[in-house]
Amino acid sequence: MTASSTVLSVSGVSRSFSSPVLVDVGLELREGELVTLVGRSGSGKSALLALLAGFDVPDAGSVQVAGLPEGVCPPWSTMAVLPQSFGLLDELTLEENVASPMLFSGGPVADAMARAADLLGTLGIGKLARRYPAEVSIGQRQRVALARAVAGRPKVLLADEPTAHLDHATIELAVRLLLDFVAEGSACLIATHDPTLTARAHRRLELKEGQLITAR
Ligand SMILES: Nc1ncnc2c1ncn2[C@@H]1O[C@H](COP(=O)(O)OP(=O)(O)OP(=O)(O)O)[C@@H](O)[C@H]1O
Repeated sequence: MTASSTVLSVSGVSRSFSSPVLVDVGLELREGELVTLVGRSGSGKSALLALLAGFDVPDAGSVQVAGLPEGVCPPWSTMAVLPQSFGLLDELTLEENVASPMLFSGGPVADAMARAADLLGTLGIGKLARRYPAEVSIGQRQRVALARAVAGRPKVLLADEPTAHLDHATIELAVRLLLDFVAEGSACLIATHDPTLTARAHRRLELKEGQLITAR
């Protein structure tokens, strides 16, 4: 892949539940891009992320990730998903949670733990590394989930409201981490209501009445 190649390609995607939620949605995400996805509550942001992650199947259209055959659920090393509920593993410490994508893909333990410590430090929670998720605040858990999502340097990160529980100064840390992450050749699509995050994105998209448009 070249420095500006497409890592996520969506064409003609539609999805209805009791009524149409997504209608003929198209999207291309390229390496190096941080793209935000805004839209009113219930507009379909999470539904779209679920389709892109392979957690749901569109009624029509296609989703292709990093050159994988269509319909193949991408591995964590290719696509990371940061859900609103974080999905941390309660029985692992914070640093073990962050290291887990690298450990699961067979990387050296020392390297994985060093990167985990580095990422937790970058997000201001290095001193909490040995604690368990139940022993920290919701905003601290959210930072752990963000660190874990970028830890394995996936080609694509899909994040659902990743700054919802963070204060302004901590959002700045998160934005810098995300910009550094995409600068290394990944791409990030973030569903968000956060104006700070949206202002710093390379591109802004909006879901409106089922259609994906360029946001102002
Ligand atoms: N599995 C499902 N079954 C039925 N309806 C669903 C399902 N998932 C989503 N919906 C509906 O699709 C619409 C879009 O929901 P979605 O969660 O994608 O919105 P959102 O833009 O992420 O909202 P928010 O900003 O509140 O998180 C809503 O009307 C929701 O009720």
